[in-house]
Amino acid sequence: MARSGLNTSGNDLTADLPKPKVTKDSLKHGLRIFRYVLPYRGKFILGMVLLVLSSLSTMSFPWIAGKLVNVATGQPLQLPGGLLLDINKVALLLFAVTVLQGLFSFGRIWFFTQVSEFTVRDIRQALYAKFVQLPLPFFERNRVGAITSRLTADVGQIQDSFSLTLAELFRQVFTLVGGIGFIMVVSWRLSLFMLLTFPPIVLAAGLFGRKIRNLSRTVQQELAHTNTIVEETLQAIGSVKAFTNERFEIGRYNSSLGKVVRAALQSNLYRGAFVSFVIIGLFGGIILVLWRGATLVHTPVTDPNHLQIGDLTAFIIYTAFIGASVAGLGEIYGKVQSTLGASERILEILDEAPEPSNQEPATGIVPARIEGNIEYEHVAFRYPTRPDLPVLQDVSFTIAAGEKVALVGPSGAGKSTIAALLMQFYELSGGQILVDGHPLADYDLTGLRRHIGIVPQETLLFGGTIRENIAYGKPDASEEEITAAARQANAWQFIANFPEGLDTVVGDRGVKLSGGQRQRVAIARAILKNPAILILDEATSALDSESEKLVQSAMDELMENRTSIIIAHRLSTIRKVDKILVIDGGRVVEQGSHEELAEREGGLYANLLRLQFELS
Ligand SMILES: Nc1ncnc2c1ncn2[C@@H]1O[C@H](COP(=O)(O)OP(=O)(O)OP(=O)(O)O)[C@@H](O)[C@H]1O
Repeated sequence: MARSGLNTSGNDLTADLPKPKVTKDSLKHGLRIFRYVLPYRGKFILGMVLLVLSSLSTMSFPWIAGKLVNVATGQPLQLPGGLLLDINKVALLLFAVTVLQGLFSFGRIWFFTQVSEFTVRDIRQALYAKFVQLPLPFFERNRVGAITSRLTADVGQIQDSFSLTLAELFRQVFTLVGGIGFIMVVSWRLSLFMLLTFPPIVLAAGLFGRKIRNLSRTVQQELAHTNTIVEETLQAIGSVKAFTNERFEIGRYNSSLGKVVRAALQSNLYRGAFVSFVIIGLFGGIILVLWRGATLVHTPVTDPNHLQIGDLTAFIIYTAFIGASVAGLGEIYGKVQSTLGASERILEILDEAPEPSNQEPATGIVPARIEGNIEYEHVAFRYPTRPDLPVLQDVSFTIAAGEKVALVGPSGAGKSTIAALLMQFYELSGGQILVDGHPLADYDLTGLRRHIGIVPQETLLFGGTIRENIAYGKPDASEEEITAAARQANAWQFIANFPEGLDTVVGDRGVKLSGGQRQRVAIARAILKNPAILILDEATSALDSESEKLVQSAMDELMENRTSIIIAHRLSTIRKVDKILVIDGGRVVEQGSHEELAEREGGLYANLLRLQFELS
């Protein structure tokens, strides 16, 4: 059976996580995510204005505080208009600025939060819409865990950026530049002295920061890996139990967790060292500046180098601000880098070419009705994930409208693949397929798929109710239509026996129903869809004979009046079909009715028949 499903194992999850440096190029790429902010630019600009105002009020705080000290030491504060402010007035001014800052910060958070929530919702919507429209090979190349982490981890990273990192980045840069400007005005001599002590700290912090970034990325990747293990295991919990591999899975998870802890501890060791380095460097710097400042305050008032005590106070607070913003910038750089990585990964998916499904206007013929004539002409095919293996070669056959045709042959012969190609899940490598005389490419993809129904080998239902699952074949179906479909599919009996009837919840992927019940729900769904062409992938898993009879008669009912392709695994069920195509090694090796093929001496079908007869 074609593994046309999700790739839940295989290549390492971490392998597809690019680690971009903050370069002009990566910025240009990553910042394209901002197009999702555009619809909310009004709120964004308001947030920015409030951010500037709150940063300005923060920056004016040390200045006014310094003036307060100056007034206390007998230096009155004279405003440009000539107004003299005493201690009480300056303190009031300081309080007013603080209140304003509080209000500005509130507004900034409120607006930025809105922008980030709306933007992130839009990105998630776009990503999900893209996911469901991407062609199947995409899901064979990528693991489900990696795909879902685009929606969760990466989008979360972007959300952090819009709500916090961006504001932080701006605030820190503003504080740094503004702070340096202010201290230059207060005392350029002391400023130069102070700035000389900073570059070594900045340099060392930068180096430290880089190391920490690498380590925290490793932690993230290890964590994603553990999540993938959980997802994979829980998705296949039945197999885990059947193979009694619980301990193995616990061991696998534990060893992965161990790696997370090791990586996290190492990362935090560096983070701790970084913090203590910054503290020592920062306070060391402040002590130096304090010492130098104190000597300047100590000079006589007439000395041109003399510094007022209040100005020294302001200077020291600014210095602390500057130091903190330098330290903060190191961390923010890491966040910007993660954001760029996340945004690049998200954009990469958004840039993937989707299937041309649900196109408006339609991209080809949108048939109102289909007869159901099918022709395969020299079809050749290789799976995109395994391009060196020719799966089908020169496959040619015709199916007339309303005919029932069975595909039989050894496992791996290519039966499911032949059916998948009719659904246009993959592009052909050669030849063409015609429906009612038109090549598939001439049709609008959704327009044609609407007329083809599939009952897959293993039915995975959606987690809702039986009603929702049946109505999946026709979302606007009435209650009567749903009930009628369930009856035709021999499903009504068991549904009516459930206390909640059609509203019975089937559990994740339908686990609360038996295999035979799930299949009958799938058949009811296909009956509702009422397709002109039907593909039936017969279940390989044996049902008990009672259940099999019910499923079989439901299938017979479903096949009435449509072109049907049955991928048969048991020859006993296909005696009544109009034609049997025997597939081997990706080719049609025999075709004819059951009687013709059964009598062909040395033929593959006759052999398979004998084999099955002997087995039974
Ligand atoms: N998604 C896929 N990607 C790559 N190769 C695939 C994929 N699906 C199937 N194949 C390969 O294509 C070949 C044909 O597979 P296919 O599922 O069509 O066989 P089948 O006749 O339906 O087998 P079965 O009776 O076991 O269901 C096999 O060699 C298989 O390994």
